[in-house]
Amino acid sequence: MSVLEVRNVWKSYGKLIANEDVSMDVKEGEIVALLGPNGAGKTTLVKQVYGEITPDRGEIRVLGKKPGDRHVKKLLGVIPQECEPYGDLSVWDNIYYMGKLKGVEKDSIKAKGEELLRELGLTGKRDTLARELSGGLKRKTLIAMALINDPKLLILDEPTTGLDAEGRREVWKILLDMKKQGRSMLLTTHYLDEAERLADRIFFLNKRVIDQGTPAQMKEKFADWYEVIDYTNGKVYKVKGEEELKKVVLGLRGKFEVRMPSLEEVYLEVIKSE
Ligand SMILES: Nc1ncnc2c1ncn2[C@@H]1O[C@H](COP(=O)(O)OP(=O)(O)OP(=O)(O)O)[C@@H](O)[C@H]1O
Repeated sequence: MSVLEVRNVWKSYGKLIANEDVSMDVKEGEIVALLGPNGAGKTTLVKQVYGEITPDRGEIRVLGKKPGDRHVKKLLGVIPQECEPYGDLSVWDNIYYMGKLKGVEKDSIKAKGEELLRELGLTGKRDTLARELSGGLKRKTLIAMALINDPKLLILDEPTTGLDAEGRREVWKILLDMKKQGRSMLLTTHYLDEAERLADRIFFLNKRVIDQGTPAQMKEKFADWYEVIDYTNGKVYKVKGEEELKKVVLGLRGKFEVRMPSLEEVYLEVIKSE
């Protein structure tokens, strides 16, 4: 079952077309990543999904309803781009008031809020003002705020931008744990390793959908070569096709490594072919 369906969506700002006939979907329990260069229309698309702006043409259904629907808003968790928790409120108050805004019962906010503090390692920061938090802890607070209503679909616009390597890994772990609990997610990212690590499916977007599939399918489709590294002499061979690969490998005498192209290399191929 799809929790999100985007059908033939067009969105322009004046004469500038940001989304051109975009169709995509997110299935239950799936993480879908939108990948594309700057200005590709990723944020424009997710804003339409959470109802901040409306499509010029086409249709979006979130959990079977229109994005602006009050019922739907209660079932969504959103972390917009460049968003921060409210600096003059404590971590707990940020979470609490977001729960109130989403119409969650007081007792549920307390129970769920405590659970999220524990899960996200924020218990010790409960009463700290958000403006005093590090970037990573601010992001975790936003995640807790987005999860306070136990959303069916979580929308994350560049969830780890600005975080250090450790912070990114912490956020990845949280998102993968949430996936294990059956949550669906739509995320945008510029980090190809992030998409590869998290996403079940990827949509390459550049105003329109260029292609879509699992990271493995995308690699197979756009990168039909292997890299063989011969550790005995440090040489690197770029080999096309399995038959050729077998020949090269059989000819090697010492330690070697066979590497598939990374998603980054695939991405560059896709963008180049545009
Ligand atoms: N409110 C707006 N008014 C006018 N143009 C806009 C507005 N918002 C976005 N745009 C333009 O629409 C295009 C798509 O922008 P959008 O932010 O959706 O892309 P993006 O893929 O999210 O980019 P980035 O990766 O840089 O965040 C860009 O050319 C941008 O300048």
